Amino acid sequence: MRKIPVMEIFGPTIQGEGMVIGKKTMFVRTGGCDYKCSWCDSSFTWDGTGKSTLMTAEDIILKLKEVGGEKFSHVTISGGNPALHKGIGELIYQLAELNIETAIETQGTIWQDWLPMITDVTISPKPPSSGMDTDFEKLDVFFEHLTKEQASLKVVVFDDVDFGYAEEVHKRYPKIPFYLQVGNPDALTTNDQALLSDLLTRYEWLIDKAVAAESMNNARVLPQLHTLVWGNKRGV
Ligand SMILES: C[S@@+](CC[C@H](N)C(=O)[O-])C[C@H]1O[C@@H](n2cnc3c(N)ncnc32)[C@H](O)[C@@H]1O
Ligand SMILES: Nc1nc2[nH]cc(C(=O)O)c2c(=O)[nH]1
Ligand code: SF4
Ligand SMILES: [Mg+2]
Repeated sequence: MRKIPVMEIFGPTIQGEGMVIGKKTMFVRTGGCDYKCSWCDSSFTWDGTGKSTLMTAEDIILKLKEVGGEKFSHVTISGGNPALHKGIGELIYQLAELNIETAIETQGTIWQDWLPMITDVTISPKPPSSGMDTDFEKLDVFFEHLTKEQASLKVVVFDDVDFGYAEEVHKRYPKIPFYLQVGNPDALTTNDQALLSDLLTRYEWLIDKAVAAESMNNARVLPQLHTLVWGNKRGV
């Protein structure tokens, strides 16, 4: 049985982002990432400041039940990049056997053959402000194998250059549901009021940009709901 490095298991809470925003879900956060985005709000998963535990699919399901009791029927796997870990296929399979739906958050750099088994697949290629480069040929593979019902694209936007990148991504995959997400410029601050006010200003800016752009006629514009409610608190 392949083990998965797990940083945290929490919930139930609500999905704060993207295609199933507001949905009640548990989270499993894996360790390790093949990217290092400048503004990553989960950098403890890859920068050495966090500690992971190696767990089997069975261990993870036991822990989910210990933490969430009977109060969930949906599990979101995030990271880091969960697609680094082959063992997640077994976890998805066992959750499906229990009638528990699954979702995943990944940046679209590593394909795994278990991804089509997941109900909600959020692919979040990174804009220039992250400091990362997109390999579009690798990203194409995701949309060759996933249906437009199960997949979505979510691009974080901090500035005009990021917005231009988001337009490019949306144009390349016009049939895939497309989400613009407000960037959080300070994932460490504990000043919730100042953060909230800044995020709402950024949300209004992003709405204005999308509303003014013909290229975004079919896009959805969202904040990170959990950040508006809880700031940078971990485990929510
Ligand atoms: C922490 S990542 C983990 C999953 C995967 N590595 C990815 O980036 O898609 C989860 C989501 O949070 C977003 N995210 C990370 N840091 C952010 C920030 N500072 N502001 C807004 N969204 C952020 C990512 O773009 C991604 O959509
Ligand atoms: N509530 C909540 N929603 C989220 N959506 C994506 C998250 C993530 O860190 O991947 C996240 C998270 O950490 N918490
Ligand atoms: S790809 Fe995701 S987890 Fe990895 S550094 Fe970027 S935002 Fe963080
Ligand atoms: Mg997060």
